[in-house]
Amino acid sequence: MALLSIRNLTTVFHAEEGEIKACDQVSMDIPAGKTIGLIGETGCGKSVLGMSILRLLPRNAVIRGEIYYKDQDVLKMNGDQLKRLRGNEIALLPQSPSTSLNPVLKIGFQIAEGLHLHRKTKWEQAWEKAVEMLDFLKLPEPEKRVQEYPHQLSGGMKQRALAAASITGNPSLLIADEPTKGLDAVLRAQVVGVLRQLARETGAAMLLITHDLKVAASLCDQIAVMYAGEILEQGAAEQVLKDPVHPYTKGLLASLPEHGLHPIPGYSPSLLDVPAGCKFHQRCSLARDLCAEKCPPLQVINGVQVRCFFGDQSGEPQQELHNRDLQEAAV
Ligand SMILES: Nc1ncnc2c1ncn2[C@@H]1O[C@H](COP(=O)(O)OP(=O)(O)OP(=O)(O)O)[C@@H](O)[C@H]1O
Ligand code: NI
Repeated sequence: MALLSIRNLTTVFHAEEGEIKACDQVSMDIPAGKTIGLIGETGCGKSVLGMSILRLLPRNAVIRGEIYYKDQDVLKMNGDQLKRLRGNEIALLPQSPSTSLNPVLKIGFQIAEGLHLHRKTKWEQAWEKAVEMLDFLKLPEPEKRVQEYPHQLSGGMKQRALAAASITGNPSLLIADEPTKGLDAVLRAQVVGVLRQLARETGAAMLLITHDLKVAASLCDQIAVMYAGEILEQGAAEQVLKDPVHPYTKGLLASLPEHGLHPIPGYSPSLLDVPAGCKFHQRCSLARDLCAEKCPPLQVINGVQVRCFFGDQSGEPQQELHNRDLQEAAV
């Protein structure tokens, strides 16, 4: 059994404009210690999926389906269980150090606080642990840094401090939502280094939400590609990023500068009014009548799970994947 198993997760926002289906029947497994990259265009539901796992969504959101963490359904947890889950089991790595670190509190305090609150560690020991964690994350002069305030640290140092603060509870799963967004190349490389170290040396699994396919390629064991709330393709990172099956994944890769910057024609559909059939059919060069009528089931093609009738290009619609096969093939 995977560390985290998501089954048929659907997250709907009840908004003034109508019902926004941000996640639609998402199933995904995150094995212990593995890094899964979640990629897809802006607004496709990546962050909502991440926040659904932690149940950190506004009141107008309704989550259906199952999210098993170590065999316990997160969607059935009570307040205390959720608190424990967020404090000790699943950590959210915040995006931006400038907004996530408190400018008026010492770095050491901000790291020690989590230990003191969640683990009931005495302050003195929590401070020592903070120094250890900064040292572990290769921050130079950790004893000095814990006494400093965020503005005294460089961007890369702040990233490390933030990473240290998020793993104080010794989590088994990290959720990192666009940790490299808006960073210059140098800082991006540093953050990638910190993430790699977190994953390798803490042994924690990671759900890495990113637009940056290069970052995904360098860190992830597996990749899930999301489009209009659905996972369209998921499997081994090598396979999905080098030899994808789904026309959407192919389009995403072709739109990269190194592949000639060929954008996918058209736009993602509004989540208020998604098209019938395959959600990608209006933008897909392989689409036929069937694609506008029926939603393709998940099936295994070339060892990856794909939601496409014609992804193998043989011209014959594929057989539906049985539930048992899905579990065996599950990423
Ligand atoms: N509180 C909310 N109320 C209503 N709709 C919401 C709410 N939060 C998110 N949404 C909608 O859910 C959809 C998915 O948003 P989400 O933030 O998950 O996208 P994303 O894939 O993370 O995009 P990006 O790459 O830009 O971060 C969007 O259409 C968004 O407008
Ligand atoms: Ni997002």
